[in-house]
Amino acid sequence: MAIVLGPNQFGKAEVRLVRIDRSRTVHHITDLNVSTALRGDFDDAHLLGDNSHILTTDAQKNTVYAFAREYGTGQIEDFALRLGRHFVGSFPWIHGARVEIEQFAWERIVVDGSPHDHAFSQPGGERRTTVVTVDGPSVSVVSGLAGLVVLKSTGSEFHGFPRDRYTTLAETTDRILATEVTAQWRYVTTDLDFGPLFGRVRDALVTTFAQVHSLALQQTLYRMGEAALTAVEQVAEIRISMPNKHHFLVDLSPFGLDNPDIVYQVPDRPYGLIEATVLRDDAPTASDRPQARPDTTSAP
Ligand SMILES: O=c1[nH]c(=O)c2[nH]c(=O)[nH]c2[nH]1
Repeated sequence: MAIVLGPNQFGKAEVRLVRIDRSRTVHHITDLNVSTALRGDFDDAHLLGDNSHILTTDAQKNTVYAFAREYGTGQIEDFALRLGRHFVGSFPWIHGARVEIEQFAWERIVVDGSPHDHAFSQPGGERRTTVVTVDGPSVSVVSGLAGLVVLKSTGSEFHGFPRDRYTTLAETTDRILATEVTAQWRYVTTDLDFGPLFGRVRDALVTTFAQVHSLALQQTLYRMGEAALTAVEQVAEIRISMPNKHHFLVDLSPFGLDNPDIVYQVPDRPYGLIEATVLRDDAPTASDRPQARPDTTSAP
């Protein structure tokens, strides 16, 4: 009996790519997850550690980003065909390519009845939540939402931060701002028509995200909370958690391509996590307030 190498393939899985078409005031977003895999004569890499036939997975990833800049993405089928044919034509020992693409849907945020030029939300995934606590005579209703993914393709700056030895982040006056909103708000009473109130808070959060020219996610968060409290007087406080879903401009200069804010790499981690409570300064601090987590570090 001999041990032999069976079918094999290799590629880059889940290349997260966002392409923004800024050629008009109304921006268009394409959000893709691209996976490539090559088949061919790679026996020596597996059997001998000879990499002379390996088109690196890193190069495959770079090709995805470069093609998105050079040719656009268009329909995902066309983008996949272009990539697949390119890989198979690149070296004689590469015989096959499998290109898998998932496209994430985005909808325009509607502000005052009109679709916004550059603010989007992602359908699906969003949940409406509530936590009701009955503690003897005291009852509290904390309502909220989770999984509300929103993105602005412009109208966001971030600069003016101090620089220490470890600060490398470049200042920017135009960046993509994207987050997944989790919000929980506490009502002052229980005798309410919760459906319409939920709609008003949600609308305040989403339209404020779209409309505020952001100087930091912290500022956007505060303005969203402020808008929610302004929209619904029965809300005493709102706690908001917003991960900063970073979009990094891909450096395409090694391939002789510029990238004027078009093609972005979207790593899903790590992410900044911005959290704050926004409240009325006269909000009751009664026992029906959401309980803080017990501090396990302090002595009993
Ligand atoms: O809006 C932001 N707030 C931060 O605190 C921060 N930190 C960072 O690296 N980028 C950003 N963006």
